[in-house]
Amino acid sequence: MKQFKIKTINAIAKEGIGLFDTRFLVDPSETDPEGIVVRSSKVELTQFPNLLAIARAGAGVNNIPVEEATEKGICVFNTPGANANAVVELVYTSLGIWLRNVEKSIEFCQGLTGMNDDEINREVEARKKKFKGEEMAGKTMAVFGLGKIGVGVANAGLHHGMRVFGFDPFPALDNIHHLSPEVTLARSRKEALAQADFISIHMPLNKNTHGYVTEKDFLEFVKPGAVLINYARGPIVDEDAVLAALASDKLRGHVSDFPSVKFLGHDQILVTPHLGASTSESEENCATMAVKELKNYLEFGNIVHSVNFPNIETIPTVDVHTRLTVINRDQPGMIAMISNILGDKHINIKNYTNKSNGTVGYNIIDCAGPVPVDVQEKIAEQEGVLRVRMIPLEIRGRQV
Ligand SMILES: NC(=O)c1ccc[n+]([C@@H]2O[C@H](COP(=O)([O-])OP(=O)(O)OC[C@H]3O[C@@H](n4cnc5c(N)ncnc54)[C@H](O)[C@@H]3O)[C@@H](O)[C@H]2O)c1
Ligand SMILES: O=C(O)CC[C@@H](O)C(=O)O
Repeated sequence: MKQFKIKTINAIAKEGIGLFDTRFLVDPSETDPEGIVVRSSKVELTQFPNLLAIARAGAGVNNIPVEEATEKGICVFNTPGANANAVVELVYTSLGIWLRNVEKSIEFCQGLTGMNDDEINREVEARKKKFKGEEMAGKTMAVFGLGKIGVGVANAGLHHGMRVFGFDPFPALDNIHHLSPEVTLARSRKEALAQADFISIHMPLNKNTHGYVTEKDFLEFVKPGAVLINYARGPIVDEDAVLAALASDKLRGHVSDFPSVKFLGHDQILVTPHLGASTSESEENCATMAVKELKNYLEFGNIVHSVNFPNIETIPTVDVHTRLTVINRDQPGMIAMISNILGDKHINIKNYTNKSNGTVGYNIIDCAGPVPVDVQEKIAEQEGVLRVRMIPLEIRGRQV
């Protein structure tokens, strides 16, 4: 029976790892894995020649070289929405801490140690005015990126009594269906920023969003005295531009999940240690979703929640002997080429499913009989083919 070698990187919740059965050998020190489950650590592909797939237990995939993975025919998955609620809750927790000076007031209370109760009470009543804060209700929030997290932050803003603007140039319909109609969809950054007291960033880090929050086209439009919140990724924010905006009172504060040399110790900046997804619930959700995606791919070649391959899922019927999957560049003639090679060898195709995402085409070909290795090799050497795989259906006890 074929066993798949799985490498785990970072602590992956046991609820997810427990879903791997005896067909999987799971080992954090595996050196030649076919599958990887990872959280935020950087993944290098050069050391793993037999790698078929990477499941990111989380949303952001900036720690994975996705383009290189595509070229190598490695499928990359993430777990959309699995940690969204954890981030939404922390955004409002941290904003509340910032607005109400909670952090400084806790420090003050700790400093009262050693006094008696009368003294403590006198100090508390005399000094609490130093920590006077302000409320969210009645203010305006602008949310940038209306994905799984941004939609949750926008809706929760309404529940906090705020007026909410949302901005996303490429929103997914499924996410927008969950957005309250009371959230105003802004048509430009300027429109979203003009009235916002609080600005929350929820887009992925990629080459288009690196340094997105900078003076030009962003901070120049901010309402003076706004608070900027970044629970997306550090490099989306240009640190020098934010420090200059704080110094000139354009921004009043910055709340960030990404500590840095420039941000630590700054009186107007509150930082948390990349804590957005760190709840038991979120870690369990992410790990179980990631492991299910990886198993479905390794065992059946099915793709659900890939960030670089088209999503496509079929269950082999009982009369299928061998499942062949072919990953190719999206170019004309690939289906005909594959069918002809199989037809020439008199291999009967029971079911052929193909899908493209505009860059990569993915073919699931269920065959009635065995597919000799030389046929697999012949398809693999055709121009435009990135990878060919024979799925060992026998691991389900259905084949010899
Ligand atoms: N702090 C944490 O621990 C933590 C946890 C989870 C996610 N994240 C980060 O948050 C990001 C968003 O997560 P998600 O689950 O909502 O992802 P998502 O894919 O559901 O949503 C991202 C949204 O950003 C939008 N977007 C892309 N470019 C944009 C731009 N230039 N301007 C405005 N919108 C833009 C996309 O259209 C999409 O709707 C992740 O990529 C990850 O980097 C951080
Ligand atoms: O795994 C984590 O701790 C963080 C994950 C988070 O940044 C994400 O992008 O989902």
